[in-house]
Amino acid sequence: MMEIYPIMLRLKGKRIVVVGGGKVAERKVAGLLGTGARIILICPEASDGLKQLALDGKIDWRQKSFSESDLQDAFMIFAATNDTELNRLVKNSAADHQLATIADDPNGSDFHVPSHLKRGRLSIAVSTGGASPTLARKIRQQLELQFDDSYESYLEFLFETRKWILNEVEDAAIKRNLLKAIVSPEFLNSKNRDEDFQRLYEELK
Ligand SMILES: C[C@@]1(CC(=O)O)C2=NC(=C\c3[nH]c(c(CCC(=O)O)c3CC(=O)O)Cc3[nH]c(c(CC(=O)O)c3CCC(=O)O)/C=C3\N/C(=C\2)[C@@H](CCC(=O)O)[C@]3(C)CC(=O)O)/[C@H]1CCC(=O)O
Ligand SMILES: NC(=O)c1ccc[n+]([C@@H]2O[C@H](COP(=O)([O-])OP(=O)(O)OC[C@H]3O[C@@H](n4cnc5c(N)ncnc54)[C@H](O)[C@@H]3O)[C@@H](O)[C@H]2O)c1
Repeated sequence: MMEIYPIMLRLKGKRIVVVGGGKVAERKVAGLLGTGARIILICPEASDGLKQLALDGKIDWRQKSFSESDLQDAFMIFAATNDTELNRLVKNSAADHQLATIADDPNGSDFHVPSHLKRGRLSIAVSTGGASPTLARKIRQQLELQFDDSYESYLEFLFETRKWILNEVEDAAIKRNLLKAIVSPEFLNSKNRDEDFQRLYEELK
């Protein structure tokens, strides 16, 4: 089996075509909404949730059956109809440089959508390579307990503090020690991270 390559994509302004308007398409669209991508939905019938998104102007619904020209200028393509042959046709109509996924054919897809847990800047994606989406979901739920809501503010603290350390601390050893210290459980659990950091900095500098 060829390895799959994991990346995080910035999709702002990219054209994404979703073919099919059922439960699966709705879940994939839900995952794309916050990205700033331009989402184009191709299907004769859409779920209530997708219809509402179209009414709200969040997605562009073309109420029609799929045709090859729908894929023009698409960066990413989701073939998510309930017709296996049609899903395959969608994938085969895509150019080599367009990333296409088929809802009912993991092996024939350019990419899979992982199960995803987000805590502010922290993102954890779980993939089973199509072996068991249910296991991916279960592992995501277990990770949600370990990486609870406190990680959101913790990640902001790390982001700001790391920036400060990189700009302000010249000594390489102190820099390294500080970068290591701020990922300790003491800082995760601290009630006042900035104060604790200032204290640590005074001790180490
Ligand atoms: C992770 C998640 C992300 C998302 O969709 O957002 C996701 N599926 C989720 C749920 C889920 N999907 C299915 C069930 C019913 C139970 C079951 O069948 O197990 C459940 C459970 C549920 O609904 O809880 C059925 C199913 N899924 C695929 C097939 C086709 C096949 O296997 O051939 C069939 C059979 C259809 C049929 O014929 O009946 C295929 C894919 N599903 C993937 C992703 C990709 C591989 C991910 C991986 O393994 O790493 C891949 C390959 C392609 C893709 O879609 O990208 C999301 C959980 C999100 C979360 O809750 O965290
Ligand atoms: N990847 C996943 O996570 C996952 C999960 C469950 C099921 N599936 C598979 O995904 C597929 C879709 O499942 P669903 O539950 O969303 O189905 P669904 O029956 O709810 O929806 C099917 C959609 O396909 C549209 N469609 C049918 N013919 C079309 C055409 N010619 N052009 C454009 N759109 C067309 C219909 O209008 C409808 O909106 C199934 O094949 C199922 O096996 C995948």
